[in-house]
Amino acid sequence: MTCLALEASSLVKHYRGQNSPAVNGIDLSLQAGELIALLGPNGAGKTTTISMLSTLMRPDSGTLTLHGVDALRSPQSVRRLIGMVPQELALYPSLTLAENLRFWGRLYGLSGTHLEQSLTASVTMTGLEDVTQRRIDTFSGGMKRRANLAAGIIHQPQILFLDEPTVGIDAQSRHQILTNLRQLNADGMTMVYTTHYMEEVSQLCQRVVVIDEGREVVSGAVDALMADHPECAHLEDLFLKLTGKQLRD
Ligand SMILES: Nc1ncnc2c1ncn2[C@@H]1O[C@H](COP(=O)(O)OP(=O)(O)OP(=O)(O)O)[C@@H](O)[C@H]1O
Repeated sequence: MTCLALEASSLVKHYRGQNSPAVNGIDLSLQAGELIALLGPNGAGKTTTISMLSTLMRPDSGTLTLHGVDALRSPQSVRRLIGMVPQELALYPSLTLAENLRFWGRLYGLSGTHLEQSLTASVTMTGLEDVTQRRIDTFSGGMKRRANLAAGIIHQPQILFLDEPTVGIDAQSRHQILTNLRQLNADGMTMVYTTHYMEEVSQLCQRVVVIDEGREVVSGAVDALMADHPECAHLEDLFLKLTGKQLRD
């Protein structure tokens, strides 16, 4: 029997003071090595979903299994498997890149030679090997995003969650990040990522899950979804048709 990398069922999260749940019954399954995009208009519930999938936030109800382990009952035992690249930078601006990465590496239990080798691998992968001794607050926006990715992969997680990893950066850094994600995925890393950029999705993802108002609207392979809707010339048109909304406000 093959074990799924991720299996989530009926996830619900209702923030206090809000009229309706941010996430209202999301189901999701990923085979090991799959790369999927979680899409939805602003406020659809993407960040809340990815926060629950990565065990950062506990759902009000539902189940979550990562590589066969009940992640709600034993979050500590699955955290080593998980990498997170959050929308907000997870880096200390006054520390150098190497200091930041050592901090994250140690949190994941790395030390000594293994930590230094992992640091080298993550900065090489993200093209930052020449700037490890520079403080983060001297980096461009694109370099910060790449450093954020380096921090998320320092412990070579099996499942990587990325919340808008390419938002607001220059074309070169975006290209580099997409190339990195493709390489990591080709090497076997399972990935769930959110984005507003449809052209990325067509290039990168095997499957998309579109959510709106905390529920799944549609999911499937990009090609199959487009074939089901021949009236839509682009994924962007399909998205608008399915949700009645633009990807951005
Ligand atoms: N900490 C919070 N407290 C209360 N409400 C919240 C909180 N975080 C998110 N929300 C609300 O929950 C809903 C879903 O938000 P979420 O950030 O998950 O959506 P999103 O799809 O990631 O949006 P965006 O594309 O704008 O990042 C929104 O209505 C948002 O205002």
